[in-house]
Amino acid sequence: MACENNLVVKQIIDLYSQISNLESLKPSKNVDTLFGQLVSTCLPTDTDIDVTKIHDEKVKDMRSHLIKLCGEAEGYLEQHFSTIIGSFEDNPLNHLHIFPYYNNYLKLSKLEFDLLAEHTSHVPTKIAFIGSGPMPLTSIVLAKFHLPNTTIHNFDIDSEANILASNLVSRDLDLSERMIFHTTDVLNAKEGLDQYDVVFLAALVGMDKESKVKAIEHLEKHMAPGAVLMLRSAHGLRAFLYPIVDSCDLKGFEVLTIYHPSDDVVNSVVIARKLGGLSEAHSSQIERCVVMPCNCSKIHAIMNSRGIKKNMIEEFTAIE
Ligand SMILES: C[S@@+](CC[C@H](N)C(=O)[O-])C[C@H]1O[C@@H](n2cnc3c(N)ncnc32)[C@H](O)[C@@H]1O
Repeated sequence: MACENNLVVKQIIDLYSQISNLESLKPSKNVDTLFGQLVSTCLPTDTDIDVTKIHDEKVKDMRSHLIKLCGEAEGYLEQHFSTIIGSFEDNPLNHLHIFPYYNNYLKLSKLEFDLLAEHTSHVPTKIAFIGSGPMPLTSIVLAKFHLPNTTIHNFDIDSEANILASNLVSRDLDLSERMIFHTTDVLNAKEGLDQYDVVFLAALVGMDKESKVKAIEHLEKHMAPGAVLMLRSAHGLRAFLYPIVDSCDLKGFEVLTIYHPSDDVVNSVVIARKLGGLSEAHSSQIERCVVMPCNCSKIHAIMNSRGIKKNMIEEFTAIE
């Protein structure tokens, strides 16, 4: 059955028409309810929906506009809660649980940390997070719970976001030292990108394929050989909420793993390593094939046997 006739897709289209007619995307009972319904409609992973196979132009246009609306609403939501949490007299980091998606970030950051640990042999000393936002929860959770000695440089195009974000960590003795903020478009961040062991690219940086690939190409140009790039993608119905990052978009990188969660962690995680590094990339090439251009690489999905049922993990091997 064509994807556009799918009942769930019809529900998404209906939610889209309500959301796109909203006066404002700022948090309110109505906005929260609609986006809550949208997320829960897109969460199921037991569907064979592949948005890349949708031919109906109207549905394709709807999807790209919906991704932008979701990104705008996410920005307002972060701004709203960062202002509230940042207003506490004591350490705002004691109140992060007030943010409605805090638990999702705890899980997503743990997943990203585990994948990072699987593919690197040393603890990163410096990480860049591109698109950190007013609520830089990924950086905060990684710094607080997983990487106690790592400095995290947060880049955001929006100075307001950085003002709110730095206020959140300002009263924390530890993170006020280890969280640095830079206001810039990722495409203007040039010098210094080669000093990071790991670079994260937020899902909302590059909301369509063209701008996502542009950001990746820029990072490939300026990152150190052998450095790791962590990206967020989407799979199945969740690709109505966020852009997809394909292995083909990562020229100049060795794609190590693409991980599709099946719980309420919405984003898929893509981990790749910039080619040319001498140490790890070399050893990793011994263990695994370097991804050839995607029309030559055979992607096989294997059920993740690490006790987490149904998650999908894609390993990459070139066709022998
Ligand atoms: C809302 S945050 C989401 C990240 C989330 N806070 C986290 O911790 O994972 C995404 C941010 O990306 C920023 N952004 C979008 N495009 C960008 C670009 N080209 N360069 C730098 N930042 C960008 C937006 O200003 C926004 O604040």
